[in-house]
Amino acid sequence: MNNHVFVSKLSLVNFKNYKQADLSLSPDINCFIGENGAGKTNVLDAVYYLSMCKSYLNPVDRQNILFDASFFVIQSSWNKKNEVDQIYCGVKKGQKKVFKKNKVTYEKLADHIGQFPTVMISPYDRNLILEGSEIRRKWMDGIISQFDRNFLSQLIKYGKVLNQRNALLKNMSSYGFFDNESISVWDEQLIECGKVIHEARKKTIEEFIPIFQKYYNWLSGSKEEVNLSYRSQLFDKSFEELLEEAQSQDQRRQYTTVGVHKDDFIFTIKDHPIKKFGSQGQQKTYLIALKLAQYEWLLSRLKLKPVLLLDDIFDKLDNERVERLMQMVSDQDFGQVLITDTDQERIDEIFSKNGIDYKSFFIKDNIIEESKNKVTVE
Ligand SMILES: Nc1ncnc2c1ncn2[C@@H]1O[C@H](COP(=O)(O)OP(=O)(O)OP(=O)(O)O)[C@@H](O)[C@H]1O
Repeated sequence: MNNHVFVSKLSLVNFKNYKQADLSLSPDINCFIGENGAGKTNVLDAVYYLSMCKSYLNPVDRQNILFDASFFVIQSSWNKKNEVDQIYCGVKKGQKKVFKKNKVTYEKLADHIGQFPTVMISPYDRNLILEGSEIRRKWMDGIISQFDRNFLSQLIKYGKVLNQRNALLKNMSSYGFFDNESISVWDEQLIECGKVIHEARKKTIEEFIPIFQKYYNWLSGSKEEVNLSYRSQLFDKSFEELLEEAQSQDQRRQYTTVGVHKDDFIFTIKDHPIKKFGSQGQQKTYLIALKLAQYEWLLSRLKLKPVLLLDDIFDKLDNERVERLMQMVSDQDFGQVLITDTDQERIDEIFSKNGIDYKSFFIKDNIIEESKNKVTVE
């Protein structure tokens, strides 16, 4: 239990569809049951907020305030290594987001990230497959940032330097005069941060791949071969060379065309892009395997079991895959689990089959009703 992180109390005020909600959560499995749009995902998102300082679903903080209200507050008790920490998140329209641990406000939100880890598996993950490279970079960077503070600060710095360099290129273009010396001032910093980012992504993905494949094979019964790879211009040439060669191109386009901001992660099934050649079920299995690998990875780095947030997990998976997943979740490999479903009977059936205890919450009309711990008997 010593590496088990869990939320014991959660209180929401004006968060999305909830005017007020107070919950006591089980350290093990918690099920949130309700119709479509009832607000099940929003509860999981509140827990994600407390972990990562932002919503999983809506990056604009103020849009997570209850319609017509002016602020939201999420308060919570997190148990970790036999200690309890109070985590507070407050968002008020027009003001800076406030995060506190045990009543002390964080100066930098980055200091909080990684302390109370969570992994969300959600239908929105499909954007990782369907959308452009930015979302995949953010996903990988989010994983690394949770345990590598230097990486996070280099990443933030890289973003700032890149913006400055791009602004300078634009500016010079409007004057029709390019001063390479001024640009090279930014290049030095870009190269320094870029190399750290590249090395961290490379190392992480190398270690991540076998874990990911293990989960995919487990979920699919080793039915199909999948892979994951890291694509970066920095594999071909040094960052210095890339920038030098791209000089006239950057001037023409008025932005930086080479660097780790162009990196991507390639998802394949039987050596073909899963986006085009994977079925919906295969894509979902792929995403779940990625996230379970993320879980194991964080556990090995942080020596803490993250809270697992399983949103709408059953959709598009065949019964065999659902069974395997639930078996894994129930096998105590994971710590606290929050799971959503529209179907109480399905939840009952899955857990009772395996003799698993869980706590249910029913959501209707923006009210969360807590039931007693459900003890299933075989
Ligand atoms: N800022 C907000 N203020 C009030 N309500 C909001 C806000 N943002 C989202 N909602 C409401 O939250 C609801 C969606 O909640 P959520 O996504 O948690 O539902 P769900 O129970 O997970 O549904 P599904 O089963 O369809 O996945 C919608 O009714 C939406 O209008």
